[in-house]
Amino acid sequence: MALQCGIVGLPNVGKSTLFNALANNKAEAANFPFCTIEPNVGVISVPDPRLGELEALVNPQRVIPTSMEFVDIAGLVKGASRGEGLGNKFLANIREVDAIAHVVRCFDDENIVHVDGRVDPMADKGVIDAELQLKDLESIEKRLQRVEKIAKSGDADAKREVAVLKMYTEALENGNNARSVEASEEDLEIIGHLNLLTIKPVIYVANVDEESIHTGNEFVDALREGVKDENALVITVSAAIESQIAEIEDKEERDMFLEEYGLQESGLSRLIRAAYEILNLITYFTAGVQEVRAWTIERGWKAPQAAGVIHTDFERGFIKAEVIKLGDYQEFKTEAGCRENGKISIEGKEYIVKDGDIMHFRFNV
Ligand SMILES: Nc1ncnc2c1ncn2[C@@H]1O[C@H](COP(=O)(O)OP(=O)(O)OP(=O)(O)O)[C@@H](O)[C@H]1O
Ligand SMILES: [Mg+2]
Repeated sequence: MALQCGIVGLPNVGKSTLFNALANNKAEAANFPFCTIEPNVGVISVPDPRLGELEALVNPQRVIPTSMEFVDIAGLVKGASRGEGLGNKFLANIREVDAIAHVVRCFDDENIVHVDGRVDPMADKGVIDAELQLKDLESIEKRLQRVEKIAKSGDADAKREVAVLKMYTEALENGNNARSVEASEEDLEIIGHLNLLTIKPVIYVANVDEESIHTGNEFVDALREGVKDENALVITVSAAIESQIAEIEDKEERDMFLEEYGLQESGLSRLIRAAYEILNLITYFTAGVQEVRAWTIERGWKAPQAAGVIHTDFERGFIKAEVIKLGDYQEFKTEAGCRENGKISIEGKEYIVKDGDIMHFRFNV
């Protein structure tokens, strides 16, 4: 299940620079395979230091990280919802992604043209939001026309849906994104069928200049303040610097470069992990001499469903799971050591897999 994160924003704000940096990402060469599906879709490994720790303990033949896809989406202009620019295609591309990385220009540079001739992150974000909101209103309106008819005949479900659709219409008409609506689980299920654009989880990527990587700047502050009610992450990254880092082949050289900028890890790693987080994803591991591997599941999944990510047979024939915590593995060094010390727990079908669990599934088909 390769989840996709779409890179969205106004033209010329640094989307492709960021995407290319992701695509080129050489950080930990082996752990960061990248392959191109289409010119603008990249499969990118999710960096996870725990994989390296497990590798050191198990010494396997290979290590396989889990991955996600990033999509470089064309820049959006005002009027996109009416088909201006690449409007319709752009919006269709966003419809397909699971999450959005919204790049906002937070750097001053006379040489880089801003489509509206000024740097103003909240205004930029507003342009994009407005287009997406108009499209969402259109989707809701279409649905409403159908459901209202059914509701008139007294159908309770339809009435319920009409109420939910109207709640979202009101929010969108007031310039809010659907994700900011305080909705119940039930509301979310109803609205979920429409796959609205502004309900998708978002990370705001504040694209800053070199000087502002650590300190941020007034633009980043304005952005943070402006989105604080949206339940969204803001990440400060310099796409320009990231693309330079990503071009360095040699790991030592790259680490030196990072150090020079006072960075512990590349902004890309933070971005990738943030995308993982907003999608409510967690990782479990399998560890054997052949392979140490990370697997992606959703938070809250039970053991059989988690096993199904490896193979559907694992889910169908699930008997039990043996679970080791990474900390225990580190303390007792081997699986046998964990067993001797009672650190392998046997879990059944109802076990909810936790982030970082090392799993061994028993199944029968
Ligand atoms: N943090 C930054 N500081 C300075 N310049 C930057 C930064 N990030 C990107 N740029 C520059 O901004 C310009 C536009 O970048 P890029 O092509 O990535 O934009 P884009 O959002 O993909 O545009 P489009 O929508 O037209 O595809 C490039 O010249 C790039 O080098
Ligand atoms: Mg581009």
